Formats: sequence, C-alpha cells, structure tokens
Amino acid sequence: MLGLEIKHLSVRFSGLSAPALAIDNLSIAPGSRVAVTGASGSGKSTFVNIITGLERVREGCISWNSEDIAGFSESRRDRFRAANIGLIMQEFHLFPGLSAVENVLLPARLAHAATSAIIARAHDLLDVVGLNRVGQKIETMSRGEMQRVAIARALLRKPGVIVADEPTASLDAESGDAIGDLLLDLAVVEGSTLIVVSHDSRLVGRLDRRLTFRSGRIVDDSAIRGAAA
Ligand SMILES: Nc1ncnc2c1ncn2[C@@H]1O[C@H](COP(=O)(O)OP(=O)(O)OP(=O)(O)O)[C@@H](O)[C@H]1O
Repeated sequence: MLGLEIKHLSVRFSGLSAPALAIDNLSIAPGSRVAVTGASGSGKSTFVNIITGLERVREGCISWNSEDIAGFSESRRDRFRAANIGLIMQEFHLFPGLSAVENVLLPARLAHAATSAIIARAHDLLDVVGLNRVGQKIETMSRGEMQRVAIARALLRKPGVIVADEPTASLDAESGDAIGDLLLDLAVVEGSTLIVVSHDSRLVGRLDRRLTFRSGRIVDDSAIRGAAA
C-alpha cells in the first residue's frame, strides 16, 4: 500500500499567471480512499499527471512511501508508475484490434514481464471484473465493459495505489454504480490506496475523504460522513 506526501508543490504552465497547481502540504494515508473534485480547469488532471509521474515537477516533493518521484528522470518515473500505480484514465486508452485479455496484458508484454503467472492473473482479473469473453475485441465492447478491461489492466501488477480519472463518466447510472463497486472492492482486496477524480456524487459519497480543488488549490479537505465500507 502506498501513501502520498506532497510538499511545497507548484506547477506552472506558460501563459498562465497563477500556478495551475499549488499544494503546500498534503498527506494521503496508505489504504485510504480519496475523492478529488472541483470545477473544470481547477487542476484535477494536473494533480493526476503529477502524482502519477506523467508530468515532471520542477518545484516541490511528491513522495510515495518516502520515495520522491519529483527527482526522477522520465524513464524512472515511467518504471515507477508501471510497477506501483494502477492508472485508469477517462478515455480508457485501450487498443482496438486487440482482445480484452491482450489489452490487459499489453503493458506487461511491452515490459517483457508477461510470465505465465501474469497471464493467469489477467484471466483471473477479467473474471473478477465480470468479463468472461476474454477473446472479445475491444471495439465490439460497451463502454462499461471497456472500463472493466481498463480496471483489470490497471490492477495487473498489484499496484500500491489505484488512480482513476472520472471512472464513471459516460456510463449510465447502473454501470457507473457497478464500476464504483468494483473499484472499492478491488482496492480492499488488492490492498491498494484509492484516489478517484469524480463528479459522480454517488461514487464520491462512498469514499472516505474529499479534496476539493479551486484554481489549482485545495480549498476543502474533509472526511465523508457515512462512507460505505
Ligand atoms: N499543458 C498545459 N499548458 C498550459 N496550460 C495548461 C496545460 N495543462 C493544463 N493547463 C491549464 O491548467 C489549469 C488546470 O487544468 P486541468 O486540466 O488540471 O483542470 P481540470 O480540473 O482537470 O479540468 P477538467 O475537469 O475540465 O478536466 C487550466 O487552466 C488549464 O488550462
């Protein structure tokens, strides 16, 4: 399980007078389940890009279990992300032409890490997320099914943290609830910290803590009362 410490972070983009993200001090405990909310342009995607190492930090510390990825090179950040972070992006980033199981395995194949144990785990995970046609091509799947494949792929390497960006966007309420159930259950079963960017009040209400961003700053950090187990 991974915990996060951010200190003295400032992210600036050219053309913007204020930082797109400015966080002086933030701790996320290992195993916690955190919602990230805020209006469009408030810095949520920048936060995801920074904490997952997709984007480089020039000012501040981003420490996962005391390992500061801000000082890492791009290739070291890529390796850190592959080994430790299960990233679920809004647009899935799945590959048409490949089957469900080949999509789950693709990052492992590219990293020459698709051992027989990993291949067996890919099949197990697809079963857990409720997909039994593992050979079905991605482009023939519904959005809810694609999101299930993306979740299975994110969990393949038993990540210490799952980071999901709007995982229920563009799903109907029923599929969205099912995806929310899966994420919450799997985070517990796999022992992963869970960080979810979401506008979905039903999903947010089931997490433990809500960070609200405005103009790149965290303007509210509160426990969610009555969070479901
Ligand atoms: N590469 C970039 N270059 C310049 N400005 C950027 C860049 N990326 C983001 N920004 C700006 O930084 C601010 C925060 O953007 P960000 O995408 O993090 O917001 P968001 O909360 O994720 O928005 P949305 O909900 O619409 O996705 C915005 O003003 C955006 O225009």
